[in-house]
Amino acid sequence: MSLNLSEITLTYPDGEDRLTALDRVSLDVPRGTLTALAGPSGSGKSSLLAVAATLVTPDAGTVTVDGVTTTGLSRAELAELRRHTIGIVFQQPHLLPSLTAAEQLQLMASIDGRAPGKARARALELLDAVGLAAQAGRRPHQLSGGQRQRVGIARALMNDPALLLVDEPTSALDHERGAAVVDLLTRLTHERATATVLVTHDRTHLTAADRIAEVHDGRLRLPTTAP
Ligand SMILES: Nc1ncnc2c1ncn2[C@@H]1O[C@H](COP(=O)(O)OP(=O)(O)OP(=O)(O)O)[C@@H](O)[C@H]1O
Repeated sequence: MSLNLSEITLTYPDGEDRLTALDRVSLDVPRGTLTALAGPSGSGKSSLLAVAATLVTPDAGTVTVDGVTTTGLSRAELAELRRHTIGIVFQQPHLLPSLTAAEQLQLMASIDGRAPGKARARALELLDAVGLAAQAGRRPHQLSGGQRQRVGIARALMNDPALLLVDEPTSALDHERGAAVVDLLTRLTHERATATVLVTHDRTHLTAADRIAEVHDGRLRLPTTAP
């Protein structure tokens, strides 16, 4: 099991009161499977992803990532865990305008102190895996929205993460391109044995997901099978 959330409760300050964003949520995501979290705006999807990413500490419950229970870890230990174990794909890929697609990925490795030659080879291998072998030398303005999102996905895989967290990757794409990105994420999840959690408000993209869980008012509904 690569991600285990057990009885997670998360509240935010709300005036004098507190707003319950997550209410005793439990979720297991084994390696090699993609779980989609669907649900309306404000239901708690992003909060759940932030807790799984160890970016937000819940009020109660335990988070276990790749066998490591995060409760009690220092900020430095959590940062280390994130760097080596977790890949994150954001809604917008936030690419650096002056770097080529390959360099966006290599930057991740150089921040981590890895050898440049190996980093380049890995960057090219991952760009090939996301269908961008021919675009490795292009800068962001020379790529389409879908291609930029693919660079963001390849970049999240640079550290060979056990856990891949994906936030609304299709929000800026049309239906066909959005569905292609979800298909790609599902294939990469199976091939690279990541435990993948994908947040989306649009269920129509999810035909390839291994499992769909519904978030409503901070509660997780039992997973249903993909349509
Ligand atoms: N930092 C915060 N402070 C206070 N309340 C917050 C904060 N972040 C989120 N909330 C509230 O927590 C609830 C869950 O928000 P969350 O962002 O997790 O929902 P979501 O399902 O991801 O929504 P969306 O699809 O619109 O991104 C909402 O009621 C939201 O207003």
